[in-house]
Amino acid sequence: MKQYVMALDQGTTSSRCIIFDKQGKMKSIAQKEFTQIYPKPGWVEHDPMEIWSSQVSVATEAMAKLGIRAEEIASIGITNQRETTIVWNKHTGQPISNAIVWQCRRTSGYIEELKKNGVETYIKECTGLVVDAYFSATKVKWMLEHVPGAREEASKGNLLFGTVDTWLIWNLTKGKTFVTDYTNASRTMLFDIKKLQWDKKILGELDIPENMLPEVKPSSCIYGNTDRSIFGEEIPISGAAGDQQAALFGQCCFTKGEVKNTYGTGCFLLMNTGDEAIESKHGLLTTMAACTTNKPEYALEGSVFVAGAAVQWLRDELRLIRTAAESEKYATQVEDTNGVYVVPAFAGLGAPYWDQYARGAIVGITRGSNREHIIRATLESIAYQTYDVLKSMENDLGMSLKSLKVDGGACANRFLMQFQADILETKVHRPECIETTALGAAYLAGLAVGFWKDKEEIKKNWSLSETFEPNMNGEKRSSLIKGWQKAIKRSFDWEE
Ligand SMILES: Nc1ncnc2c1ncn2[C@@H]1O[C@H](COP(=O)(O)OP(=O)(O)O)[C@@H](O)[C@H]1O
Ligand SMILES: O=P(O)(O)OC[C@H](O)CO
Repeated sequence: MKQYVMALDQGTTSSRCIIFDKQGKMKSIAQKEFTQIYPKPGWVEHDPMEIWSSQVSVATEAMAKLGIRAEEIASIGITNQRETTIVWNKHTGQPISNAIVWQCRRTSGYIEELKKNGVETYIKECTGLVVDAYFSATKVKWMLEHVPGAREEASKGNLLFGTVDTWLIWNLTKGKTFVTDYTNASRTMLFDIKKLQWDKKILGELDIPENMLPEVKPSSCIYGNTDRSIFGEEIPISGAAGDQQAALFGQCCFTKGEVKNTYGTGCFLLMNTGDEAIESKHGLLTTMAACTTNKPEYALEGSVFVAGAAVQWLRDELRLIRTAAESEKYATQVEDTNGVYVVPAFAGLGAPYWDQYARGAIVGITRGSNREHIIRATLESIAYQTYDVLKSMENDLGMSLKSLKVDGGACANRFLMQFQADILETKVHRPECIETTALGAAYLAGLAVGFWKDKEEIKKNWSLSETFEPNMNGEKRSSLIKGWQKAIKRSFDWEE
C-alpha cells in the first residue's frame, strides 16, 4: 500500500521536497538554496541545470530521511516559481542560456514596443495579464534574439520553451513528456485563458514559433512517469501548478470568494473566482486557478514582487540581522518606525501600480532613525503592499473581505501577522501547515491517482494554528496608511 505523496517545490531561492501522508502531514523535508545570478542591475538569472540537480538531490534526500523507496510513493506533484523562462535543445537537453527569472527587468523595452504597437488591450483581454516584463513572453523573445544561433535553431524546430514545471517534467521523464498545466501557461502572456490555447496573434507579434511550446493540460492528471534511472522505480507525475495557485489549492480555497496570501520571496494574494474570469479594473491579474478537470477555473491575483526578499536584503546586503527570524525580535524592540517607511521596489512595482521603473526607497529618516526602525519598516512594508492589493480586490468586487488565510515562510513572523491584521482591519488565519504550496501540489497529484478521494476528504486536513485579530485604533491606522501612500509615490518612475 502506497502511503505517501511527494511534492517537488521549486521556488525562487530554493528547491524543496516534502513528502506528505494521507492526513496532509509533512513526513520528511529536504531543502537546498541555489545560486542567484545578477549579471547587471535589474537582471536575474538561474542555471537550469542547477535547478534540475538541486531538485533531484532534495527528492532523494527526503526519501532517504524517511527511509522509503520509490515503490511507497503514490505520485509526484510539481509546483514552481512561475514565469521563469527556460529554452533548451530538444536533442541534447542542453539549455541555450541561463533561465531568465520572473523578477528580471531586461525586457522592459519590448514591453514599451508592445504598448506602442497598440496590442496592450488585446493581450490583456486574451491572457488576463497586465503587459509587463514579469511574464515569460518577452523573455522567450529576448533569448531568441540575443543567444547566438537561437533564432535559426528555433526555426528548424530544435528548441523547446518551458516554465520550470515543464523543464522538470521533461527531465524527470527523460525527454518523453513535454507538457505544462493551465496555471503555468496562464503566466506566459502567450495563452488565451478562455479558449485554453496558445494565442497565434501574440506569438506572431513576438515572433515566437508555436512548435516550441508544450502541450497544456489540467493541473491534476497523469502527465507521465519518472524514468526508472532517477528514483530506482517509475513514479507517476500527476500534479503540476504554479506555486501561488498550488498554495490556493493547499489552503483548500476551492470555492468562489475564498482568498489566501502567501508570504515568500514575493507576496501573492489570490481569490478563487470559480468559473468566472473576472477582469480587474484596479490593477490585478486574471489568472487560472488549479483545476482537477478540463473545466477551467479562475482567480484574481495581486502580485507583490518583493516581500520576504526584503528581509533577505536586510540580512545579506544591509547586514542588519543574521537570520530572517531575527527581524521579529528587532521590530518589537521599538514602539513604531519613528516615521520611517521602506519601499522595497527593488524590481519595479507589481500590482496594483505596475511601474517597471520604480526603485526602492527609504523615506522619513531623521537623526533618531536606527536599525530597529528600518527593520520594522521593512516588515511593515510587506503588510502595506498586501493592503494595497487587497483594497484593489475589494474595489473590483464591491465587497469587503472578512478574513484572510496566510502561508509561506514569512508568515512565521508573528509581528508581521499582527501588523497585517491591524492594517487590514481583518482577521488573519494561519494554518498548522504553512508549507501550503507543496501541500497543494501533493493534493493535486494525489487526487489524480485516487490517493485522496475528493476535495471534501482533503478539506478535513486543514487545521488552524492561530488567528490574529485586528487591534489598532482607527486613527492610528489611517495615519500610518496615509504615510505609506506618500512614501510609495516617492519610488515611482525612478529608473530612466
Ligand atoms: N521569521 C521570518 N520573518 C520574516 N521573513 C521570513 C521569516 N522566515 C522566512 N522569511 C522570509 O520568507 C522567505 C522564504 O519563504 P518561502 O515560502 O520559503 O519562499 P520562496 O518559496 O519564495 O523561496 C524568505 O524571503 C525569507 O526572508
Ligand atoms: O518562488 P516564490 O514562492 O516567491 O514564487 C514566485 C512566483 O511564482 C512568481 O510569480
